[in-house]
Amino acid sequence: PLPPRLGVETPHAEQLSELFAQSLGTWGLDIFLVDRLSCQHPLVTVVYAIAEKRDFFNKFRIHPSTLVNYFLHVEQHYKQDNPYHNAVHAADVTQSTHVLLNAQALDNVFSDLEILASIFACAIHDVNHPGVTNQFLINTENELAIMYNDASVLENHHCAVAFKLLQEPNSNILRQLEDGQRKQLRKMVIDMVLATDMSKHMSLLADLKTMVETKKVAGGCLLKLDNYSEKMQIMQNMVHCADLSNPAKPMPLSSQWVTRVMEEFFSQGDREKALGLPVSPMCCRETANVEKSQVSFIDFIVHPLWEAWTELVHPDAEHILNTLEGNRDHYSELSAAKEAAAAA
Ligand SMILES: COc1ccc(-c2ccn(C[C@@H](O)CN3CCOCC3)n2)cc1OC1CCCC1
Ligand SMILES: [Zn+2]
Repeated sequence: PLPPRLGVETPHAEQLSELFAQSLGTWGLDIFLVDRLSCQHPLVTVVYAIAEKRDFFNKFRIHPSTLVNYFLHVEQHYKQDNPYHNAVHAADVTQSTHVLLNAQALDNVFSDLEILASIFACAIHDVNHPGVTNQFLINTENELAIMYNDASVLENHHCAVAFKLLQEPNSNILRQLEDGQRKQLRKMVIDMVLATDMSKHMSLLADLKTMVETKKVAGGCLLKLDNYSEKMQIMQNMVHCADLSNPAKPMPLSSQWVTRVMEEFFSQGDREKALGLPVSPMCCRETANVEKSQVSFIDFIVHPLWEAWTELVHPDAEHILNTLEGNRDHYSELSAAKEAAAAA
């Protein structure tokens, strides 16, 4: 039997279908509205809609009920009481990547399997996130840090949980793939999720910049991507961009993400204080300067990354970079106004 047309039953099915028809492929889809209309199934409904749009069911002979069953499990393994690292964030990163994949500059660059791997990687990239950073897990000698020897602890955990859930009954969406395809997809997903570790950011960005330079020299086309490592570099940066896309979204969305991430950072700071540990940067609710931190985050991390991505897929991401620059100025003005008020 087929599942409901959105993957899950909801009293707002009509409205949610309409929203997806209008905006599933749009930068700035209100993922918080999707969360409400789907009755807190943002990940299942977004993945299901993308799977339909990209014809995954036929291309990979996935039964719709198997896809729903698996991603319901994945969604349930995102901690709902995390203010930030929850299923809404996973749905947001997945839908953002769906949009980035539609860039004209990326036409005919990725195979169907690479596209499935990218969407899958986004959907699972933070599954079972505990709401604290790698450093916190390492500092508290958490069992996850012991398990993964302090190396990309969270990222390894997300991958392991996602692939373990695939083995549950009626959940193996990769069952009908040829063995070689399944092995290839598993490798690609692991490579992408491990690349979302912020400790890899600088090297990932350096490689992207090099690729953009050589692409410029080679007359501006991406089609000469023949080897796995260049393809994977683009896919890793694409997912990393989507993971760091909050400041590049329309302000009504961006500001909600700021509130959520600060809430998660502050509760980590509370726990560090209670444990007598040094409070991590930006995690002290008494002293953090939220707007200033966003300006620094954008200037040192997010803008350099999106500037490189925008060059790579020129001119398809110009509007995203413009939104990011507008938001940066907004936070900078807020920060200056706050300082002026404090000085008065
Ligand atoms: C809306 O604001 C933010 C939005 C996102 C982030 C942010 C930081 C790291 N990441 C990415 C990780 O979550 C990578 N994860 C880890 C766990 O494993 C998977 C991959 N994201 C930080 C944000 O603001 C911070 C607070 C003030 C300035 C900085
Ligand atoms: Zn994330």
